[in-house]
Parts: sequence; C-alpha cells; structure tokens
Amino acid sequence: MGKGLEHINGPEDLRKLAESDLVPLAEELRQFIIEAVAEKGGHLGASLGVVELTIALHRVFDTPHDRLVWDVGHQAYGHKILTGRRSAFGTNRQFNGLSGFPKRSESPYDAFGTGHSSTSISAVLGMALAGDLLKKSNRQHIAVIGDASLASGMAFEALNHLGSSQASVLVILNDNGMSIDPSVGALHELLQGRDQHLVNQWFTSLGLAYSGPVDGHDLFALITELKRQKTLKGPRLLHIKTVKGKGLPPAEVDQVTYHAPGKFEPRTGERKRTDEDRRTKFQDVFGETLVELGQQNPKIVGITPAMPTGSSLGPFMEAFPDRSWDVGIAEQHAVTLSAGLATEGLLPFCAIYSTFLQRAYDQVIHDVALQNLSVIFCLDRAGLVGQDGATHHGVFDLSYLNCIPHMSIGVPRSGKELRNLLYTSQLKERGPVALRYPRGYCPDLNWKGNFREIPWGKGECLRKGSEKAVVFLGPLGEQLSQWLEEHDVDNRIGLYDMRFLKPLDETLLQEVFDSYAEIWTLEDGTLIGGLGSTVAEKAQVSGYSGQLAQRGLQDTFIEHGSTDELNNQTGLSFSEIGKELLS
Ligand SMILES: Cc1ncc(C[n+]2csc(CCOP(=O)(O)OP(=O)(O)O)c2C)c(N)n1
Ligand SMILES: CC(=O)[C@@H](O)[C@H](O)COP(=O)(O)O
Ligand SMILES: [Mg+2]
Repeated sequence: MGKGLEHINGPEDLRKLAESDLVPLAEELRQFIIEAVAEKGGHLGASLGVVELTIALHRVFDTPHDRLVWDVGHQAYGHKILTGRRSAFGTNRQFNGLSGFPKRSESPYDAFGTGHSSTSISAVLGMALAGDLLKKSNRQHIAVIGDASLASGMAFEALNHLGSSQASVLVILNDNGMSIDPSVGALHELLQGRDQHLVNQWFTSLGLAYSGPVDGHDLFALITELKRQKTLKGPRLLHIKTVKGKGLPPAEVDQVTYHAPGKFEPRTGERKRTDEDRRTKFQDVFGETLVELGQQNPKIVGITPAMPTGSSLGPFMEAFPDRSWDVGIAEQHAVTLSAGLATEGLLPFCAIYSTFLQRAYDQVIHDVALQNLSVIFCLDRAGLVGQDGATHHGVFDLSYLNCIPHMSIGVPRSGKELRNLLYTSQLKERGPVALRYPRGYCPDLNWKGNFREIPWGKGECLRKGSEKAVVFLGPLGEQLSQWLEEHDVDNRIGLYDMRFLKPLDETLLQEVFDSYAEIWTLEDGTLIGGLGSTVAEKAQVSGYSGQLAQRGLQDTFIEHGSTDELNNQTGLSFSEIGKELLS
C-alpha cells in the first residue's frame, strides 16, 4: 500500500501506516488544507492547528465506531480529508458540495452536526449515557473543544454534569489561546497563567481526571497519550497546547485574519484582494456609526459575545475601552449583561449575529423584553449568509422576535438607513430594539452624511405603481428598486419599504390594500411568522379581497453556497422577482 495522503481513503488506511510515515503525512495533510482553502476560501487557522491531533485520533481510536465530536466543527477539515472526503474536498462549502462543518448526513464519521460552539461535551455525554443504557458501552467517546468554546455556558453546564457522572468520556481541550479574536475571561487567564498546577486542580475538582498539557504538534506524544487514555474509564480531560494557523507563517502571526482569510496565495499566504473588498459592508456602517454615536452619547456601551472583528464592534472597543466588553462565547450572558446595564440607565448596543442570538432567546424575552429595557440588538448576518450554510443562516430572527411584546424590529434596506436607524434608536429609550442587517456589502455607496431621525414604526413608499405592489423588508427590496428603475418604465409596480416589522406601519399597509389588486411581500427570512404572514393576517382583518403572494423562505433548512446561488434556489433573486412581476 502507498503511504502518502492520496492513499488514505479512510482511517483504516491511516492505521496501517508505519509510524515513520506519520510525520510526512501530517505535512502533506497540512499542505492539502492550505491549498484547498487558498483556492476556495473557508476556515483555515483552526484546522491547521489540529493536523497532528486529527491524525493521532483516527490512528488510535476506532472511528466511526468510537464517537468523535468536534466542537464548532470549523477545525474538522483534516478529519473530513482523512475520512474518505479527500477527493470531494474541492467542493467544500460550495453549492451542493461538502459542508464546511461536520454533518451526520454527510458521513458516518461525523458523529454530530456542529457549527455553533460548545455543544460537543453535551452531545458526547449523551452518546455515552445512551451507550450504557443500550449496552453498547464498548465504544470510546471523545469531544474536542477549543479554549474559547469551553468558556461558554453550555460547555460549563456539560462539564458540571459530566464531572458528577461515571460516564467514560474524554474531553480534549485544544488550547491555542485564541477564539476568532484573542480569547478572554478568567478561564483564559487560568489557562495562560504560569501555575499550570492550578489548571490541573480546577478540572480535578470538577470531577475530571486531568492530564497534560501535551504539545499538540508532537504527533508521537499525542499518540502515546491517546493510547493511554483509551485504557482509562470515567470522565477525563486531556489538555493540549497548539498554535492556531500552525505551518503557514502569516496565519501563525495574524491569527485573527487567518481564522477565515478568504482566498490567498498558498505558498506565501498573501491574501487576494478584489475590487469588492473596497466596498462598504453593513458591519462597517455599524462599526463606524457606533463610534460617532458613542462620542455624542456617553450612555452608549457596546457588548459582543466573541465577535469584535466579525461584528465590527472592534473600533468602538478601541475608542471606548471602558464602555465595551467582549464577553467570550456567551450569548446568554451578553444579553442579560446588557439588561443589567440598561437597568442603570446606560444604553447597551449588543452586537450579535442573528444565528447566535437564537441561543439567548429566553434572555431576550425574560430579561430584556418583559422588563421593557432599552437594549439595542444589532443583529448582523441576518438572512442567508452563504457558505457557512444551514447552521449560520440568520433566517429565523424576524419570526422569533416578532412575537415578543415591547420589541421593535427595524430592517434597513441600505447602509444609510442602518446609520439613521442606529442614530434614531439611541435618541430616547424605546424598550428593546432589534436592527437586523445582512452579511456583506451595502447596496449604496454614499451611506455617510448627516444623521436623519427616522419616524419610528413608519415605512416609506419608494414608488407608486398602477398594477401590483411589493411590500418588503431589507436590502433585497433596495436591489429590486434599482432594477425596477431600469426595467419598469411604465411604473406598473409599486414598492413599499415597511422598514419596521414591529411596530408595523398599518396606515401605509392600509394604503397599499386600498390601492392594489395584487400585493407581493418580500423578505429574506422564513415565511412562517415573518412579514408575509403578518401582512396576510392584516389583509384578512381589513377585508382585502385582492391577491397576495409571499416571497421568503419555505419551511426547510437552506444549505450552503454563494448567496446568489441560494437566492436563485429559494426564489429570492431580485432580478427574477422583477421579471416575474412584469410578466
Ligand atoms: C454559539 C456560537 N457563538 C459564536 C460562534 C462563532 N465562532 C466560531 S469559531 C469561534 C472561536 C472558537 O474558538 P475556540 O473554541 O478556541 O477554537 P479555535 O478557533 O481557537 O480552534 C467563534 C467565536 C459560534 N460558532 N457559535
Ligand atoms: C465558525 C464560525 O461560526 C465563524 O467562524 C463564522 O463562520 C464566521 O462567519 P463570518 O465569516 O460571517 O464572520
Ligand atoms: Mg482557541
């Protein structure tokens, strides 16, 4: 049998290799990951950091019989490549291709689907308990979790259970000192501290047999330790130290950028820039505007659960270090912390990706909305996010927020609108406010300028039409508007930006009901409970007898691909919608 990566069609091939072939294999695997990500994009640093661990795990354990769960799953590229998906790896994160995260339907080696962090210990503990009950206790159960993901509430809850159980679970703590941005918090300080004995004591006192730290790039040390772990029983924690981005110098130096660097030159790591990169993203509008508002309004404070770079809270944090907090991967805490700050008269801007706010739903209801506290949720990555896929699309927020009393929901159609909504939301206390905006570029170039107060809960007629009306929320409507300016020369189509799902502009909506025999609604979220269903309810109440059509997402999970591909797939391409409207 050959010994290079091209001959590894599954872990059984890896287990047949001579020990002396393993280090060259690690180098080959690392290079393979670099070249694949350089060409197609995706997560880089995390997978480079666990190359040796991945080989050691599949060499020592009998996967997929033994259950191996990768937390978040952004570090599982090596795992995918070694478990029969090497030749398909060029399709990673592409439309109809491999998922960028472990996925049960993709491979028996993906024991648990991931994407959101800190689920691995709970999941693997569930598997171990099930194994005991179902008399399948000859399996090994392993969770691999990063230092930042371990600091999240869910992981702590799972440790709390695991440590008091008899379950034979091995937790491997992959400690690289990084989240996407540098790791934060007391656990991070403990792990980085000089007295490693305290680390030992902390885990031991929670009921886990601790070992480590082991150099996570020393393949043979890892294999030796994993073999030893295989003979042990009960809850255990193996602490390994790794370097995020290992093996590609720029990725080791600039670990934040190379978490997911986009396309780059594989030999040097130099990132490829395009003209697109010079355009303004919604997150930039948020970041820059909040700094301006922070200068004017000393009550404004900023909170992010581990996404200072991704959400662009970073500039505010630099400008106002005393008025901002990165709380780590702790969405629930971020929301209730914001609630606490608001009780004392501060005005918290809590920047969270739409998909990650799902984790803090009760906190939004119980701690913020029920007490009508003025917290402004800045929900980035709303709508279809593209290649991260089903785990990350922000397509439920309109629905899950719409049913919460006191909540205002603003959806800017452009960068300028986002800027003005941010401005307006801090002019006075308004109870909870959610402003949701997508990943990527603003449709407008000239988003800067003097602030303008936006009438709260008021929509806007962008153009009147003679035949049909489109009632919309968000940038899709702005793109449609630009398209219609060119193609609907007879003004057949009216266009209404509702701007707020809540409070809904019922006066404007009634005007639409009174003026059009056919109305379309357009939103980039699930249709259940969003704009379309709200308009349908109002239409019924007002006795509207015309035709209603809804454009939004059906009751199904949307996979990964470019946003254009996904918009085409889901009927949300603005040009296709425009053509249909005019047909
Ligand atoms: C609930 C949740 N919040 C935020 C994120 C975004 N996120 C993805 S990876 C990551 C950092 C994870 O750090 P760590 O667990 O230490 O792994 P590393 O990247 O260092 O390997 C974050 C914050 C997420 N996936 N899930
Ligand atoms: C794995 C994870 O959750 C993050 O790395 C996420 O992929 C970041 O998404 P953006 O690229 O949209 O910031
Ligand atoms: Mg880390």
